[in-house]
Amino acid sequence: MDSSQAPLISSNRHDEDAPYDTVDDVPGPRAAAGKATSGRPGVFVLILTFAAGISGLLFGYDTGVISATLVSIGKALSDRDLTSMDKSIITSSTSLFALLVSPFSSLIADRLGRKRVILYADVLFILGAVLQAVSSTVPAMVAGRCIIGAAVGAASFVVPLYIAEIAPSSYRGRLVTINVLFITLGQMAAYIIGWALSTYASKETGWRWMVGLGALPAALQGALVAVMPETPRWLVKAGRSEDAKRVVQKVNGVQGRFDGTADAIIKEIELEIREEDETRLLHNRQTFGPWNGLYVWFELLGEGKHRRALAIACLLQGLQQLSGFNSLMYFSATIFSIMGFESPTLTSLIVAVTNFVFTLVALGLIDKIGRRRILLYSIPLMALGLLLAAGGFSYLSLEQAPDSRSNDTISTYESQGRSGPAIVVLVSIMIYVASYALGLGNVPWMQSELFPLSVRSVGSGVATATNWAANFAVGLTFLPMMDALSPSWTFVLYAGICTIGLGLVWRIYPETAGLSLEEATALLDNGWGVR
Ligand SMILES: O[C@H]1[C@H](O)[C@@H](O)[C@H](O)[C@@H](O)[C@H]1O
Repeated sequence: MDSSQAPLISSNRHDEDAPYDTVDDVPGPRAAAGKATSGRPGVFVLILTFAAGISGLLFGYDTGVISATLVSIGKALSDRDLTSMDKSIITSSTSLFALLVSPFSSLIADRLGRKRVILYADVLFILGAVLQAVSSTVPAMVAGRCIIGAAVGAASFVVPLYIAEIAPSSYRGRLVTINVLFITLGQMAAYIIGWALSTYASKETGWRWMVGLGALPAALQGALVAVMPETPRWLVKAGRSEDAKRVVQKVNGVQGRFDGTADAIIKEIELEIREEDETRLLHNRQTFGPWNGLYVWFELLGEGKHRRALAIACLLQGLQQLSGFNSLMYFSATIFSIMGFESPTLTSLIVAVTNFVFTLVALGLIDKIGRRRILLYSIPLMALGLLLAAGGFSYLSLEQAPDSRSNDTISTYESQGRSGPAIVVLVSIMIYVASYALGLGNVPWMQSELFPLSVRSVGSGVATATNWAANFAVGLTFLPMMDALSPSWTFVLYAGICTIGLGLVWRIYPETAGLSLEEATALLDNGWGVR
């Protein structure tokens, strides 16, 4: 989205590019936003950005750290080696709980406030980290991962919402990609810490520190969020317009002085909320009676353009996960360990570093090349990387025998770390990860620009849940598929998904780069808008 065209506070009263019509003779939010956002962001906004970044960091750290943890646990849980099923459940329980919690977090955020949900998520992050660190059985570890999942699910939905409602308009759009950058930074940190602890710390305690350390950023964020205000929009809704005004003044850097802009913004939010309530009340009475919450779903699914937006957002989020990237994020150390690399955690760092570096590159390219075009270029490269990796695997060893230590059958690729095919697998994985980070790693999170404001939150919530559902499916099925189909065919399968996804993107995803939100959503008015 071209962030400079968004209003300071979400408003569905006005087209974002339409000339502003005044409310009670005071300048409205669009004019106000212009004033409020000129110049560089103030310290207050920078602190908020930093706080949001910590959430992305936690999301990344807690999803990334599992790779090194799985290869370091040894017999520490339930006095035996982990089976493939143990590893799959430990890993995917996080995404399952993120999936369960993310749609509900919007309800809680409306009721208790955005900030409270961030705080609750931090408490869960800390509890989950501690529980994992002290666990001595597989079920206890799974319980810890579930709590972390609930935290990630809540934070991945609420933090972007908090920032979007509080940040000046010209910085709002960029936060989407910056948040992904923080996620990949967290994953890289998890890999580095995972490698360092698995190499230099004691075997018994190293992995416990890995999972336990996630509590620290959460505590830091909890402390930061505690001194931050609730968003103006939520405050107005809760009948605290004076508090809301103070927050807007702080964001605008005019605290304690008279500021007509702040007054205008608060008036506009009040008006918008009144209008929303009135429309909802009217429709609910006519159509749903007591089922108030159904109205927004009716709106989302009842109109063709909303359904098309939802289909595209869910396609992109589903494809992001089903193309298999997180099987590398979660299991690359396991893969490199069964391939016989001497330091699997160090080798797997390549995945996280490549992902981070190319997300950084994507930041610079995404608006120039465009979302659709970057996907059309990068998905074929992903498929190529996957097919090359499949070829490399097929030369490693196709024999599968039961492993005496762990019931795994894929442990037979021992001691081939420096062979030609192993290097081919490594390089192909890098090609795959780099092209993922350029396109699919980022673009699906731009989901909100597809939805008109009236259904933006619920539409983004459903798309986010799709992401976690597909994430869960991949986490749960990757290792069993490696066992049942062989690594080569597993990678061929992901390449097939990429190819189907490419066809769908080509067919139904229009280019939205450089368009205002209004123009972008209008593309879907009478069809898919692909030219
Ligand atoms: O956009 C992010 C990013 O690409 C991460 O590296 C990945 O682990 C997440 O699943 C994804 O949502």
